[in-house]
Amino acid sequence: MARQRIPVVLVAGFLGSGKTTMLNHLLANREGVRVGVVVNDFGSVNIDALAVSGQVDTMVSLGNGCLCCAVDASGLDAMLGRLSNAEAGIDVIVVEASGIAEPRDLLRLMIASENPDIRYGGLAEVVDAAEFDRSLERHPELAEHLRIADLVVVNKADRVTPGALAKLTATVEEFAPGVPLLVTDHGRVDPQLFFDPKPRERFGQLSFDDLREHDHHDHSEHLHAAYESVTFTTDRPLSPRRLLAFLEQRPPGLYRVKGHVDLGPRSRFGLHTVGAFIQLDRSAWPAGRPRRSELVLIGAGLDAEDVTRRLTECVAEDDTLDERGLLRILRYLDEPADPAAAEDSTDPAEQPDQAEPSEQD
Ligand SMILES: Nc1nc2c(ncn2[C@@H]2O[C@H](COP(=O)(O)OP(=O)(O)OP(=O)(O)O)[C@@H](O)[C@H]2O)c(=O)[nH]1
Repeated sequence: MARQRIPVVLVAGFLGSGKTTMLNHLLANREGVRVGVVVNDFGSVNIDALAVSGQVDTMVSLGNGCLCCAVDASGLDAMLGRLSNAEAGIDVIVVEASGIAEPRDLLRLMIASENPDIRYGGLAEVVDAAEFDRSLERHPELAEHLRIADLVVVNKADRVTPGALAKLTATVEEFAPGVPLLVTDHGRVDPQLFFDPKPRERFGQLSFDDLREHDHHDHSEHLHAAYESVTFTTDRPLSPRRLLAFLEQRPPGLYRVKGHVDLGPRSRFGLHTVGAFIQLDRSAWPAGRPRRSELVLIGAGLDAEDVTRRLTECVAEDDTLDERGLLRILRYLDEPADPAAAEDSTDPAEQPDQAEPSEQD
């Protein structure tokens, strides 16, 4: 079976907005997930690398293999290659862009990467609530950064009045309509927005993380900026056309979708999306398990009822295979990292023709 691709999350934002603070928060609350960190810093490598590695060293001593590296953009692909190497055992990679890095360049580099072991995990733009107006005045490109972000984190909420915050969030929403927006302080966003916690072993020795969790558990709830998650399941197949329309005109506030979908007879696919990035992968029906679609949708400012209603409308009328519809959505099919996995598949529906469908379809 092909190895799961490792999500690469990009964290961008202007100087001092709180990227390192958020990264440290994610590292301190990663719940057993092995995080690879790339600090893509042009100016203050040492300061940032030191701040982050203080955290990382602690975790390395826990035996969880967290890595921290400082590179410039040209070294990024090589670094991602090293971190995604199976031996590194990394579950998620977080790239902190320097305060002066152009997030679009990073994004381009990431999407263009030919590394078969990684996938795009989202671009989070951190904004300093107290400096927003000044930043925008000095760097009008901030508007573009917000527009291309998959998630906007308005940080340092403690430094502004509620009125100023409301004005600021309205401005951000104007620049980046539909993009999920989290208001927080000290970068305290829930790590589950970016990566899934590791399932816990029921038996065995308590790990250092377990002990830390007991330590933190009572007060951890309010540490995290709120997000919503919606679960959708159905035993009836989904229409590939309607699902594609849902994904391409995603509900406001939707950041991430994960799960698997039944798109008709012998057509089960894993589905991952982050922002506008959609990825399907071939997936076989688990033996003895009924066909069904199961999706978890995560975002900030999501209208759960509307999301459920729109997904319910994606349910197909019957169980006939909509081949043209399937072809359309399969433009997002990801080739497996391990070509042998594709060869293993004997199901013709799992070997689809990947010709680009014509616009008239
Ligand atoms: N009051 C307040 N201070 C914060 C908050 N978040 C971060 N800071 C402080 O702001 C300063 C800058 O935070 P960093 O996390 O280093 O910011 P950065 O975006 O990584 O900075 P560069 O790497 O220079 O671009 C630090 O002194 C933080 O302690 C917050 O929510 N509220």
